[in-house]
Amino acid sequence: MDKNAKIYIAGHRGLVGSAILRELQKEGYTNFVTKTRAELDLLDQKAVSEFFKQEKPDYVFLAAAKVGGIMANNTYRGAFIYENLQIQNNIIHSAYESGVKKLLFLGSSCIYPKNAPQPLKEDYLLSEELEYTNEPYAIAKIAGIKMCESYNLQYGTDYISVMPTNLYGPNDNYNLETSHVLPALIRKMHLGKLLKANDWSSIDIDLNNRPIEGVSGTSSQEEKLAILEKYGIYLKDNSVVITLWGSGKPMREFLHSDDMAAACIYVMNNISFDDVAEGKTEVRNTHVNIGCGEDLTIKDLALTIKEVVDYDGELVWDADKPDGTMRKLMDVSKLEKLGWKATISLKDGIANVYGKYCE
Ligand SMILES: NC(=O)C1=CN([C@@H]2O[C@H](COP(=O)(O)OP(=O)(O)OC[C@H]3O[C@@H](n4cnc5c(N)ncnc54)[C@H](OP(=O)(O)O)[C@@H]3O)[C@@H](O)[C@H]2O)C=CC1
Ligand SMILES: C[C@H]1O[C@H](OP(=O)(O)OP(=O)(O)OC[C@H]2O[C@@H](n3cnc4c(=O)[nH]c(N)nc43)[C@H](O)[C@@H]2O)[C@@H](O)[C@@H](O)C1=O
Repeated sequence: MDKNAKIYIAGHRGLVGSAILRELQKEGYTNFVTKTRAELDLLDQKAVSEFFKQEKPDYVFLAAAKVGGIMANNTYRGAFIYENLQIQNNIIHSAYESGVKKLLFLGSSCIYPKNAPQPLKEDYLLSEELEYTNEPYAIAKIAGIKMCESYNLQYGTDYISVMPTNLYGPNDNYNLETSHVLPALIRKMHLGKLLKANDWSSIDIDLNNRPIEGVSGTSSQEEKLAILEKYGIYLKDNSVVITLWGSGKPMREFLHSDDMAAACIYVMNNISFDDVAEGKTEVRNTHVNIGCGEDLTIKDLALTIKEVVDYDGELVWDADKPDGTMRKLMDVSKLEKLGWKATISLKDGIANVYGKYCE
């Protein structure tokens, strides 16, 4: 990409989109097109098509999607399949119609079968059955990969699909019902710390009956305790207990969004469809995994966050909540061979986001 190329980042206010925008600005790119959801609803096919005809971006980072943790995926199954298919169909097809030079589509590690061998190689796509909790989301993402591949093969476009592992960073979703595990655990332990310190004035309740922190509280202590308890944070014999979901045994791999953004820009600048598809008689699985190549149990993640947040209460596990896939470690050898490697350690990354969270 030239430094003055016109770049559209779909989802520029989200976790990944905002990191891509920050990194591009840092690297000296200047010509961005960004639209909030209120300005352009990506579910609206006609509006998206007109936007592309008008703006004619050179490059597109497709980081807009319906995203959430295990419970959100499992609960809002219809919204996850509809919105993701619709957003990606609208953007990929409009990009083709308006002659976009290159597009990067963001998928997810959940596209791989739930019992696939570890680490997950790109070639395991469509080899077996998916994890049920996020099947609608995964099917939409698989459709996106195949749409990019099919447009490349039929129309000669250069659309690359990248499959990130679980991500975290600034601008993450901290809603305790819909978030991913890492931000949820930071928030739960921060609230637990405030509760232990009897810092009632820093805990309040929002209009949707959810705990909020860092504001001067107006609700009564009883109301605050009842809401915290609803989210599994409570007092027992004067010590704080926090409830986490599932068994704590599943393993996950985490990548900081700054690393993710750097990888996306690297792929956009250095890798084309021909590089990933090259040499294959049957052109399939032309997507690229993005991760750090290391995972840990959810229990060990919880202990790491406990240490960073400095929460000294108890942790208990709610077996009624789903574990999801037991393991999804990415095989990142394809990306490493193509020249990119993650740099931010999990402990440093968590310390970085907890610092920002406290701000
Ligand atoms: N977070 C993770 O752990 C992982 C994410 N991914 C993938 O990475 C990509 C980015 O995810 P992430 O940054 O975490 O997600 P976020 O939810 O943080 O950001 C998504 C962005 O998409 C925008 N958006 C959603 N629907 C619409 C719409 N109808 N019209 C306009 N804008 C819309 C949101 O806008 P608004 O701000 O208005 O809501 C938001 O800015 C996604 O494709 C996701 O599937 C893959 C693996 C892991
Ligand atoms: C990125 C990825 O994200 C999702 O898959 P997931 O990795 O299973 O999601 P998660 O981050 O929500 O949970 C990871 C693990 O952590 C456990 N867990 C413990 N306690 C809490 C907790 O308090 N909140 C949450 N959310 N999880 C918790 C939880 O039970 C599970 O075992 C999919 O959307 C999928 O589509 C996708 O792409």
